[in-house]
Amino acid sequence: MSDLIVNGGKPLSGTITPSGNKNSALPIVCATLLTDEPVHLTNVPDITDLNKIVKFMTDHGSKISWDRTTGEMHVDHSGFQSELVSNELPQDMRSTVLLYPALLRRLKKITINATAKGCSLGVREIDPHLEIFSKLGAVIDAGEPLVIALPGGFTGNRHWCDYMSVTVTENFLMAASVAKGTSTLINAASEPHVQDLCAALTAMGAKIDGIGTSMLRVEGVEKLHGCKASIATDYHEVVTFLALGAITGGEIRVKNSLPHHFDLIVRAFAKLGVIVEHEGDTAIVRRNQSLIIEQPFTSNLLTKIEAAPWPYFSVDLLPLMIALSTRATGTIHFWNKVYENGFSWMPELAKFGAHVLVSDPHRVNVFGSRPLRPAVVDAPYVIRAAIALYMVAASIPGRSVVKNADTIKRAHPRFVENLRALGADVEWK
Ligand SMILES: CC(=O)N[C@H]1[C@@H](OP(=O)(O)OP(=O)(O)OC[C@H]2O[C@@H](n3ccc(=O)[nH]c3=O)[C@H](O)[C@@H]2O)O[C@H](CO)[C@@H](O)[C@@H]1O
Ligand SMILES: C=C(OP(=O)(O)O)C(=O)O
Repeated sequence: MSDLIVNGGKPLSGTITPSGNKNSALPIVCATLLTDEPVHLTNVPDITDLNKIVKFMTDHGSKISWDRTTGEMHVDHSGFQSELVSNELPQDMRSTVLLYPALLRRLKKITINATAKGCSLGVREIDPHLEIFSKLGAVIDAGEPLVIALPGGFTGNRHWCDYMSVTVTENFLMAASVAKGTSTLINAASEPHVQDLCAALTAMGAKIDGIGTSMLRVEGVEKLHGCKASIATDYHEVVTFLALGAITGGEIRVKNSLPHHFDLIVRAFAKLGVIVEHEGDTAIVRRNQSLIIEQPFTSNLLTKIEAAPWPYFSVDLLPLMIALSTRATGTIHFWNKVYENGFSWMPELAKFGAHVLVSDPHRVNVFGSRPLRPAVVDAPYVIRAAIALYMVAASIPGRSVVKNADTIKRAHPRFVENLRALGADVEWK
């Protein structure tokens, strides 16, 4: 594991072009395994999660050429083997679950030894995935190991999810696209990355209605074909750099910033006193923002940022807002409606001197603007928490260490190089 060594207190300023979104790239690369025809992808981020998926595919006969500098990837699965070398699928990443639909279609049976764990934000259950597969024709043997069989191919069906799950919706889309007949998913997730997968599948010949809504209708086709697709900008990275400008008092401009997805995100920044402007598709945070927590019109209420499945404010962005709030004057309430372990890193934040009251597993209050001091903190296996701890360290003059921060490499290519280009004093050790 590597640590981030931070000499904080320097304003970060400059212009940044964000990379492709991990949560778009992973399902799209997994979806390419649904066809034997070549697929050409652009803006593919050079991240460790994707390296693991690509290694798994090439170990099993796929030909993948990936120029990690330009982000161009050419994929050809025509040589993918009809048996797995072992039952070991890529580990320590949630997206391993996104391989199941294409593997089931190709191999008719998969054996799973370990569940698909990602960031340690909660249990990361796979039951809703099994429900989807079973509705679409799979037979589940829920022993140890878990065996999923698909003797007759996917068959269309209707399913109403317990909750709006991103990867469950993505697995439904992949399986239903090649199922016999029509499938409907109600209470579907609609995150930007789910929409990106829909666009890529459509380019491969899938017939999907209701993209961006909570009800998806998919008319199965016999075969998907090759295509060209681009991975969309990582909106998490856009928010990360804007928040870094705000917390360090610098001026940051982020290109290709997807303003059409940002209304509520801009609103969340405003609650912390940060004005995000747009010039075309460049997002800007000007220098020396007044970090003052907005007061609600209703008396005796706390300003709050609540996170839930899209189009709510994203749970993955919550840690960045929490970091920012430690530097803002006033008190604010954060509510993570999704994960039961999303605030495990609050004691680390306290090591900097931040004052955070954890009310219950889903809710915290931050009493901002407490005097902060440099510290040595331990990052949990949660990408955005590691970044949030870095953000606070970057705002405090002096030397801090964010230990075990390399989970950041799961989602953000050249993170430290980008920070240095903005004037940060930071290195991996
Ligand atoms: C690879 C990928 O795309 N990962 C994202 C995906 O993970 P992932 O698809 O694993 O997340 P889910 O949407 O399934 O939600 C995770 C967990 O939250 C709980 N839950 C979720 C929604 C809800 O309304 N109620 C509820 O209880 C469930 O226990 C579930 O297991 O979506 C998460 C939620 O946006 C993000 O944090 C992850 O970055
Ligand atoms: C929680 C995340 O990822 P994963 O679902 O892959 O663990 C994330 O990207 O913030």
